[in-house]
Amino acid sequence: MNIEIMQGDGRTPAASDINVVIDVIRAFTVAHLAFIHGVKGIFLAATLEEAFCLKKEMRDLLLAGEEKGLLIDGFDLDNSPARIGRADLQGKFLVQKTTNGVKAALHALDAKLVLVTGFSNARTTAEYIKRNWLKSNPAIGVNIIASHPTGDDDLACAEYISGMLRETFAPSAEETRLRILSSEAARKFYDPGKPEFLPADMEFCSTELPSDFVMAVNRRKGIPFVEKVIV
Ligand SMILES: O=C(O)[C@H](CS(=O)(=O)O)OP(=O)(O)O
Ligand SMILES: [Mg+2]
Repeated sequence: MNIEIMQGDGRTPAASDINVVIDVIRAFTVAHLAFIHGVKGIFLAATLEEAFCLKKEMRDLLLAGEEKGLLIDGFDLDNSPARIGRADLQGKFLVQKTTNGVKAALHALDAKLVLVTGFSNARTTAEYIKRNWLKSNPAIGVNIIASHPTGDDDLACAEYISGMLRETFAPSAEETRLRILSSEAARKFYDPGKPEFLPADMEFCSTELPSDFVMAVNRRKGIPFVEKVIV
């Protein structure tokens, strides 16, 4: 098995069998919770124009995401895992547009399997790869893309997944959780001068939440589309 960890959202990874794109704070933690709360699928939009166009074509879509971490004018939901859990999402479809996670995923579509995850579903994602791909092909290539260009939250999670795939189990879940909470991206959530950023979001982003699915990126209507794959 050849595992490459890379950091940043603007590069196209080298060809590989599997690309795993990580965004812990907050996009793919939001996506994981959205599926747990009944969302049927998530379109990934590169631009605001694309997101609004999709909404015009498919009226029952909810637009979710952020610019500079904040709710976008005309969007239904921001990028908060705590708030997404309070919305009525049963049977709905989302469009996500975010700064790092969505951008990195859109650069990483060229692989046999593309998965996205935060820390909350990292273990399930690693176990899925081991069981369904590594067992039958131990020489497989896996890129793990930590979408934040400089911060440690996604890198910590990428190393956590790599450790599970290699069966070194280092760093541990607890070490990874602490790195997420002390990362640069987590800081604004604890700033009393920024009440729009909820400390509760960091709880969601740093807690493992076992689920029976991984999040795979395929295409629907030609558009990158995240769907649940039951493990
Ligand atoms: O980097 C960003 O601005 C966001 C993170 S957050 O909403 O400010 O937490 O984008 P993301 O793609 O979720 O990393
Ligand atoms: Mg992020």
